[in-house]
Amino acid sequence: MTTGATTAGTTTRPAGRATSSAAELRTLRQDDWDSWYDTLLRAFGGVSESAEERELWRALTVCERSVGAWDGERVVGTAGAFGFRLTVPGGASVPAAGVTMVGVSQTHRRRGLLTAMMRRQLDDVRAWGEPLAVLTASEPMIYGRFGYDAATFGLHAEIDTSRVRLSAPAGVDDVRLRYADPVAELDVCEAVYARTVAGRPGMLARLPGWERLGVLEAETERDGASALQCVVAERDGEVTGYARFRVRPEWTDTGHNGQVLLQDLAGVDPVTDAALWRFLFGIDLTTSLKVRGRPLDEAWRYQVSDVRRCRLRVRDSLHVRLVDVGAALQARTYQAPVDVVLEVEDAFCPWNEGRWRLTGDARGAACGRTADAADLALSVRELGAAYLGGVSLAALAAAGRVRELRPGALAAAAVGFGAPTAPWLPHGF
Ligand SMILES: CC(=O)SCCNC(=O)CCNC(=O)[C@H](O)C(C)(C)COP(=O)(O)OP(=O)(O)OC[C@H]1O[C@@H](n2cnc3c(N)ncnc32)[C@H](O)[C@@H]1OP(=O)(O)O
Repeated sequence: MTTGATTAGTTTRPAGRATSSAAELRTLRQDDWDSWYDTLLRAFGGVSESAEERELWRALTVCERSVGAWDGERVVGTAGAFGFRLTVPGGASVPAAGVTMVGVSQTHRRRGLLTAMMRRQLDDVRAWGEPLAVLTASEPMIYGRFGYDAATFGLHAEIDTSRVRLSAPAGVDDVRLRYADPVAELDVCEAVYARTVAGRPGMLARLPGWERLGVLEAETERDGASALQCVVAERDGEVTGYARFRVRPEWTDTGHNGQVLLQDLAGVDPVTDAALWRFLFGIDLTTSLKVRGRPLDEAWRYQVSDVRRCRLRVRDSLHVRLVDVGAALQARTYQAPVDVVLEVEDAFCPWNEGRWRLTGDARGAACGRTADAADLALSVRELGAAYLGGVSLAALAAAGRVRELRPGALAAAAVGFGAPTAPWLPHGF
């Protein structure tokens, strides 16, 4: 890990840019957390949050994995990295630095502070032995230059539940639903979430405390909607799922027009999922169901009577960066056999550059340096995009981002890297 102070210089900035005196990068100390966090909040517009939420973020911040940039006494830059475990194709849980809380003061923007913090952070992540770094981006164009690319996508929908019908699979009537207090039954819901993590690439094993984020009341975001409501699903006396949502009633001259706003939903089996979706579709006095960031392949999409009236929209979600190409590629499995030499370009983390031979199948993989001729040429960004199986190497080749050097290598690798389940990140961080 990088320790002590380093200097984020501005002397290499292109001509014509604003310059400032150099800022100093230091590992965050607990005593500095408040000013560090205030700088971050201001970079995001300066809207303050509840005291409870602030204290939760304080508790979740891992100071020794966080960095700040100081200009004299003032914090002018922030970046943190949670120590997550990420589910990868095949179901393994791989250490991944969850890059977070990145902000640069408006008084110091575009002088290279973010670049300096990303440099230091990726060196740290490498030293910690974590093969991956992951983030959700406030703006997707920020992080490509540091080797990240979008690997999971979330589905947003606004479903006209007054018109769209949902078919239900056999067994759905065996699921019993009951209202629950979202805070009192937090642990019950979290246990369900934990059971789903290994089943989908892109999911994060949540660290203690994270579950509280899901139920914190952000009054400023309620906008006329109810407090958080929770429904728990049970089968044969066992809790198998939950949905947390709000209802925003609306009355018009012609009657009711309420909205259901889904916050999160998890089920350990398809029948539980179907029961929860059926419930959400049928809440009295509502005519629409708004969902955000759901898996691209979730079953309800194939159970609706009119997909057009669901107004689907796709958005990038988890961006992935391979910090150690060899370790990352051999940590996942491949759904069809692969034996491919990759010529990797990685200007920001040059230790990854060069040729790697990857062999693997559904049982396991090996990846190491080779002097053999390359089959595919690509940058670390394309590897990040394809890593969780949700972005096809063939599609990236069609976009001019992967070059096939041995005929046939692309199709084989594209199939091998794919995954039967769409990768998904259920929540931001
Ligand atoms: C994981 C997360 O936490 S995501 C949250 C990111 N934070 C925010 O969005 C908060 C508001 N924004 C900010 O705090 C800052 O503008 C930041 C952190 C995005 C950028 O910080 P800066 O110190 O200004 O970036 P820096 O000067 O290192 O810029 C590096 C390069 O990225 C480019 N860049 C920086 N921000 C952006 C952006 N928002 N959009 C497009 N390009 C950008 C710069 O132009 C520069 O390009 P160049 O190398 O070709 O000259």
